[in-house]
Amino acid sequence: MACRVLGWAVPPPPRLTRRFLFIFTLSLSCTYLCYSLLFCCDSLMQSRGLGEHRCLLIRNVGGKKLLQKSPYCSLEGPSPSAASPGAPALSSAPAPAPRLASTNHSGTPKLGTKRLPQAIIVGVKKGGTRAVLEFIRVHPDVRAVGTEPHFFDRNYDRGLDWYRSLMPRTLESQITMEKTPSYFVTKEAPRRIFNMSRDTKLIVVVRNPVTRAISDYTQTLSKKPDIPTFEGLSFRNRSLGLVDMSWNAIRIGMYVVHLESWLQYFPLAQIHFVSGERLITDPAGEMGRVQDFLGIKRVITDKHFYFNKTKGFPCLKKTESSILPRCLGKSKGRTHVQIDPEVIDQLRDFYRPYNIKFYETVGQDFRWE
Ligand SMILES: Nc1ncnc2c1ncn2[C@@H]1O[C@H](COP(=O)(O)OS(=O)(=O)O)[C@@H](OP(=O)(O)O)[C@H]1O
Repeated sequence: MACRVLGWAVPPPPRLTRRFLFIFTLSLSCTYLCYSLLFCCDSLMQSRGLGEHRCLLIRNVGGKKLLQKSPYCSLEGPSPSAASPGAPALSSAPAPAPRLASTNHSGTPKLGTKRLPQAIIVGVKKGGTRAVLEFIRVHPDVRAVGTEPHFFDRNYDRGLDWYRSLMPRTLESQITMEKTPSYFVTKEAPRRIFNMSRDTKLIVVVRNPVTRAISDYTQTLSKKPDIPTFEGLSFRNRSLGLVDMSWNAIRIGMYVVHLESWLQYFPLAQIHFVSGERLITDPAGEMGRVQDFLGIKRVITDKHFYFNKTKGFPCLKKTESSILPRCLGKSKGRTHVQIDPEVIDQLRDFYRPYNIKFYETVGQDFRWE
């Protein structure tokens, strides 16, 4: 049989066959023994090195391919913070963290720590805040909450622990961010954010206040088709040119008025203004300045964007979670309702002094005239 296996044409003498069979069986047994020993050692090494293997994974998930061991790998944090709800802490130091690389139900490691945001996009509504958030979160050093937490306006009573629990886990090198555009016009927001951390970096996306108001109105109209006309809502007395400053859509655009409240708590250098117009015409340029302001490397460049002709806006070639191109949703970049050009002129006149004062205060001309 061995002859057949080995393909010999002429069978060898029987004594030789026996000897060969003996040697063949012996070598097979040795091979099996060596293999078993090697496999066993390998398994042992793997199980010892698992922690380290995870550490390397941690670094990759953070988006940075760092090969040195992370100090996180061997750390286990104490129990969660016992701060009472509704009593915001005075600093943004990370909460006494749960395990840094604990596992979830599926056994996947949960990486990093939930931290309070170090940078917040505080406004303005319809300025282009979603675009800035979606663009900046492509950066490996930034992690952000997708939804608007509305902590400093609607949910403040829930306390900082609740707020922190909404945040994504981050590595120490990463910046946590959120965006809630209504903060900019919330009187208490500057003080509350200051109380959380006086070092919080603030980003305000501003846009021509007339266009912003129309955008705002277009959005409301899409939800409540029965509201009065834009022209009707804009004025207390149209023939006298009395603009209704109590209407939110108008009030939000009086940027300098709201900015005063922020400047009582934060120096101007801690507030970065993004031009909503340039964000559309030159997203890479605007995002370059945002990255500089955040003190992170200029990773997001023009290579990340393409102009989508159908959408009529710049879109991302890939996102934080996908390698596929993505534009913002349907509610971003909507066709605005047609407004009487005379009303637009009246509103432009109304906003002019506010705009000029705003340019002077921030030291930038946004060219809205
Ligand atoms: N890249 C890109 N794609 C789509 N839309 C873009 C983009 N960049 C800026 N914008 C402008 O963002 C406007 C919506 O602003 P916000 O995201 O701040 O709106 S919201 O306050 O969160 O509802 C939205 O306003 P409308 O055009 O009125 O819909 C857009 O003009």
